[in-house]
Amino acid sequence: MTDLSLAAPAKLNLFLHITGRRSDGYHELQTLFQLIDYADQLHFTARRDGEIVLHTAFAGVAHEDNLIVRAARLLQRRAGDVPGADIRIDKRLPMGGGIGGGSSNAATTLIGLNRLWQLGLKRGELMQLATPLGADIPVFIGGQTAWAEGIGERLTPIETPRLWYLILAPKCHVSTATIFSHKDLTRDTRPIKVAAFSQGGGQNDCEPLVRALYPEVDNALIWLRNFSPHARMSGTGACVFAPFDSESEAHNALAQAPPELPGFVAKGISHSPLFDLGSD
Ligand SMILES: C[C@@](CO)(OP(=O)(O)O)[C@H](O)COP(=O)(O)OP(=O)(O)OC[C@H]1O[C@@H](n2ccc(N)nc2=O)[C@H](O)[C@@H]1O
Ligand SMILES: Nc1ncnc2c1ncn2[C@@H]1O[C@H](COP(=O)(O)OP(=O)(O)O)[C@@H](O)[C@H]1O
Repeated sequence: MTDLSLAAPAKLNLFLHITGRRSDGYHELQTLFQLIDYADQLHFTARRDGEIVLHTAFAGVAHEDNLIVRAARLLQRRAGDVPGADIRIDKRLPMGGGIGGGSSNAATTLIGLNRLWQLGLKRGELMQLATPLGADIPVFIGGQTAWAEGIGERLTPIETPRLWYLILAPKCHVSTATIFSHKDLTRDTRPIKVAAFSQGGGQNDCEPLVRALYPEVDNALIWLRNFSPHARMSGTGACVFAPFDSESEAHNALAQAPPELPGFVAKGISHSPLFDLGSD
């Protein structure tokens, strides 16, 4: 019997500027993490023997490399003697899609096991613990749509217009590490203020490079721009998205998508279900 089931929602990067590079190789960036109501679902059950077992197999990802298992072990190391956990996941989010599936799974695991094991760690402590595992994890632990700086971990919650999004997942896998280490990546965008973004400024600095390397992403953006001039890539891709005022407009566009462009429609949300679970 499952003790706890929790969602792990996706994010869209409404814009993504790379403003510099730190001496450890990580990039300084500015982005707006828009949370959406499209999610994986994780199920946690306590064990008695201290083991962490993920029962759902992932193609191409070994058990110990899975961010769910790595997050659970991180918390276990921090907490010491814990009962262990059986974990299952209903996976919906495309992997390597730039919508943060792995990071969100890790965040939900930390919040879930913190509760299941009654550790009482604060949200800020979980965020700090998680940042070395993935720069994208803190925003999911926070559970709020946020403006982000630093390497993506310095977060300021922000209200965004209530919009629906059509997200398309071109059938290619883009490695974040490959894009961030590419010689042709733009790394010197000047920092902007929130007001400049609100007035329509901002772009995704990874987009030109990913479009040049992956024709599937290029074609997806060309197709989506028939419906919206604001279509953009999320993160380092491969997913692209466009905003719509209504759910029906987004579904109408999705219905016309060619077979090589699977996708889904999601609502932008200011708070995820995890927001109510962390303690500050
Ligand atoms: C680009 C973004 C934008 O939201 O999203 P995705 O496309 O991955 O979803 C994130 O910054 C990705 O965050 P995340 O996927 O957690 O990155 P990590 O696991 O920490 O790092 C993956 C790789 O990207 C590089 N990296 C990551 C973040 C950052 N600010 N600078 C970097 O140079 C790291 O050096 C590493 O080689
Ligand atoms: N639980 C997980 N969910 C998704 N991907 C994972 C997971 N654990 C490890 N990975 C690895 O992390 C990579 C990036 O995954 P994901 O977070 O979905 O994409 P992105 O970082 O582009 O948003 C995957 O290609 C996969 O190899």
